[in-house]
Amino acid sequence: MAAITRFSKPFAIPHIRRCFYSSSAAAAVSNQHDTSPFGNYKITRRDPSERNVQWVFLGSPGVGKGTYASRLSNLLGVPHIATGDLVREELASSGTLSKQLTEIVNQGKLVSDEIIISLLSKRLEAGETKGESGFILDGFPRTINQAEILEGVTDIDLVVNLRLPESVLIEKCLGRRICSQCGKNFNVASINVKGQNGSPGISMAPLLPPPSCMSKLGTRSDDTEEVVKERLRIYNEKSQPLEDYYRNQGKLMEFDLPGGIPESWPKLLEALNLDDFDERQSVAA
Ligand SMILES: Nc1ncnc2c1ncn2[C@@H]1O[C@H](COP(=O)(O)OP(=O)(O)O)[C@@H](O)[C@H]1O
Repeated sequence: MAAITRFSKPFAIPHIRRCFYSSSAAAAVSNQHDTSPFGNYKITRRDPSERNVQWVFLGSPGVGKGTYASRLSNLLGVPHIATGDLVREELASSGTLSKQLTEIVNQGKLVSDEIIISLLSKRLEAGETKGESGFILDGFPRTINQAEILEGVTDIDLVVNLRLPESVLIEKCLGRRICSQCGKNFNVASINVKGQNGSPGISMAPLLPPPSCMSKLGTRSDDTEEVVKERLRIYNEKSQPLEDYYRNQGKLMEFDLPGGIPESWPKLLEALNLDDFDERQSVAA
């Protein structure tokens, strides 16, 4: 059954603040760490009442973390930081890391914690210089070790775990298309999975590009069937334990996607207690 139960924990929303999330465990960690493992970059640990939301999106490859994290980031006015995008930017550059990363990513393996934290800290530092506050992280943390490092430097208010059946994930990855000019993601897959053993069926219409993007569409080099299956295997092994890690902290919100964006987006807002943000939804689309 689709998990659309509202997240019961109160959390801080910028501008229209409902109430403040406070975690005594996180506060205890915060007092213990004066130095940051994020290289030379030190995240300033601030009271949730003085900053925007700090959320994490979990979910298997192809589930739509990027789509929904990006929409929420527009809605809430916080940056959407996807470590996969940071890795792909590095791949596209002629930097020294590029060759090493190409091999790892094209095998569906995880990049080392050292490299990923260095890319993330540079991105956070650049954002802080521009006056950014808060974030929605997508693709980080991906291991318990990364989660512990993150917890050592800042507080996470909420973790949204998006879920879809594995057969849908593979179809979605194989259907993904990216416009090389505008950078937007589309999907040519038409998903129709029948309900089984009490779980509902799922239908997702393709998300087709406008005519102006048609001739510029490409695929990610790691979206081949073999590599997608390896990414799913690694996700189940290394990232799934994060669900228990954050569940035990009372921060995990499970969300079974009921379909494509038109069905899922309003239900996600409802689950996050953001459905009265109607007037802001137009800016997120
Ligand atoms: N937190 C991370 N730790 C290690 N490697 C990462 C991390 N985030 C991204 N990567 C690397 O970048 C690739 C692409 O990431 P992403 O776009 O998030 O992929 P996915 O669609 O598999 O979730 C991953 O397969 C991995 O090699």
